[in-house]
Amino acid sequence: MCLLAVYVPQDSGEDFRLVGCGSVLSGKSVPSHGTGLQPLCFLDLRNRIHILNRSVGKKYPVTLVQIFRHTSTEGRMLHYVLTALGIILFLVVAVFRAVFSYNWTWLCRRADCKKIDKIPGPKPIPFFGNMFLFILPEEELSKLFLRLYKEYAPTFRLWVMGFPEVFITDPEDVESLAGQVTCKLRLSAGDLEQHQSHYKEFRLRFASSLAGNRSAHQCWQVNLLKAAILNPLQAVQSIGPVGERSLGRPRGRWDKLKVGYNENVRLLAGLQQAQALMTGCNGLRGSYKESNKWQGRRKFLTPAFHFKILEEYLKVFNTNSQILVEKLGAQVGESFVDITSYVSMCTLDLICETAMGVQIHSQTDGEAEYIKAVKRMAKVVVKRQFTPWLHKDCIYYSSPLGREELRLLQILHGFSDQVMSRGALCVSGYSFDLSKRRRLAFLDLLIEISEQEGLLSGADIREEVDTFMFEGHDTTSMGISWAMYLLGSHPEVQEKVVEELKGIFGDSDREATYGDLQQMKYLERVIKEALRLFPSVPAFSRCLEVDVKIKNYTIPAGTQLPILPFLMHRNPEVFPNPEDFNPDNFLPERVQNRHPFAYIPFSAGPRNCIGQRFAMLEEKVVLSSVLRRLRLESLDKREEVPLLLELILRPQNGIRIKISPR
Ligand code: HEM
Repeated sequence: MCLLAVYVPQDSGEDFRLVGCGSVLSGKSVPSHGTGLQPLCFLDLRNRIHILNRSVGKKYPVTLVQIFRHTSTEGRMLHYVLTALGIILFLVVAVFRAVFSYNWTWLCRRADCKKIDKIPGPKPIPFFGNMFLFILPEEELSKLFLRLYKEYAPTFRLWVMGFPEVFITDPEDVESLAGQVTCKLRLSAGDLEQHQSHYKEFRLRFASSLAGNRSAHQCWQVNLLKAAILNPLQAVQSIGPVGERSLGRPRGRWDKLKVGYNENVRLLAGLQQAQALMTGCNGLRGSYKESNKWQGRRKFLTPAFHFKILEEYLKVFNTNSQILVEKLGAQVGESFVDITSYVSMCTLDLICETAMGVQIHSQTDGEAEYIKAVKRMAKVVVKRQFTPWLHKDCIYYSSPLGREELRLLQILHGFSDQVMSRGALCVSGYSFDLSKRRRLAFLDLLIEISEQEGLLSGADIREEVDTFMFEGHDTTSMGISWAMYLLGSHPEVQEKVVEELKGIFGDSDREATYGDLQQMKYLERVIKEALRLFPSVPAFSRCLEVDVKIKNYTIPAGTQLPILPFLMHRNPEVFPNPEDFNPDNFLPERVQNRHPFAYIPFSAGPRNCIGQRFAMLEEKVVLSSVLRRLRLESLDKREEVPLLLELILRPQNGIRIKISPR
């Protein structure tokens, strides 16, 4: 922070007013000029400036406002000059920001703009579009989307700085974009004739930032900046969220930014290719240039989620759940715990051991730096998306935020490197024959593939490791935390779950087996209902490469189509009283008549979540272990838990739960 002059409030009780001029830097002394007063030490502590009078060793917290309110005449003059300079600077930055973040290409596409404008949505203002809707506190974003959804569903559009966004929420339409065969058909006869259907999928999640992939990044811009999304996505994180991840230095990677994939694949070349096209260009980790690369990798990674392997993981699930139970049990008598931090450490330990074959003991050894870095990274990514002048790399990486991202990347990459090197030691001598029923860590599989077929380089493996570390711990961590919150707010549902567990386990304290988990039908409905109200991945996105008809609208190529399970799961026609927590929404007879794309916490179609069975088993083991021993009581009502629509849907201030023994 830089300040030209600092005045101490006169009512501070000390004998000085103007105390110094110069730069105020964290912890550095600044000489005073022209005041004849002693130099002071200025400590910039984020929001407040502390002025330390060395002679008396006393610290005065002073805000800038206070500083100028108590100034002398020359101080007031200085104040006016600074204010004028500030306004000029603001205008320059605003223009700069507008020019750099504006998507000029659509200006030349008047006909396409008209097509977009036929879709209902809030009235855009020239140049800025609907951008000002998104100038709001971060916790208000989810409410804004709910308002837009109520007003304009099923299809609505937004313009943000020249980017069109068309939100589709009708399951039929979502199926046509994220689904498989129907999607092919829905590309319309004209597209089929041309044999050139080009769909791109941008994964809006955390890794998009990890990788520095331009397409993913643009996706974020489009989706998050415009607020829509997330990150996602992950950005629609994804914000955010998932995305392009080549885990090298972000700066040098712009060439790879192109979320590429096979641009000219023809539909008639076969269903497989068509599927890959429809579902996007990013692979499991997001940086594949060609859809068939994603397809190949998905194919050989799928065995890692074979049910026999998942069964092997049960021991790890149980052991780590028991540690969580003990940790939470130690909090009995405390007024509350923030459940999210306990659960995150548990799921991180779980994913490291199951997928990577290494134990990191974050539950017993304290919150891993990695988790803090993951959380902070999600914020950094979103902040960048909402700060258009930071979209250009050259500016971003010289800003404090960009430097912070690089620092966080070092932590994240350092962690996965560590996991990989330890994991590599563990894997030697493993067999990959399923019939031998040996524990098959995901990393083992990657190493095997790279050794046998030379398909994966070291960097490829790290990308996959990072993807799974992130996908596999933060998503389930929030899934479990939200389920605990809802159970703690609905004691009658919690008791029903406990009854079910008593029916399975009786008084025994044995560990859950695969068979036990299959019997936990009611708990499964609870988990699904929790993911309905609070989908861990609240949004993802598709980008059209050809014009497509949706409803009565023609949506031109190049348009982003964010898909928000967070909104779709609140469709009153599909889920009556959508805000109510009602596990019976997932009774078999209700599910039977529901459109398969009406409930999509794990996405749907060929690019759906590869880890969904893993996630479901993990959630069941953790929740059943906790509920068998402890009673949960949520202290906050729904309206008191502000939501952050980031890569992952999180509570802004954690989740307060009171723990008591059963
Ligand atoms: C409650 C838990 C989870 C939820 C809600 C969830 C949700 C999702 C969603 C919505 C997608 C698609 C995103 C998009 O289209 O951009 C996805 C993809 C993915 N998920 Fe999950 N996930 C969960 C747990 C997991 C776990 C435990 C793993 C790994 C162990 C995992 C690994 C992946 C991978 C690798 C992909 C990319 C798949 C591909 O592109 O083919 N997920 N997940």
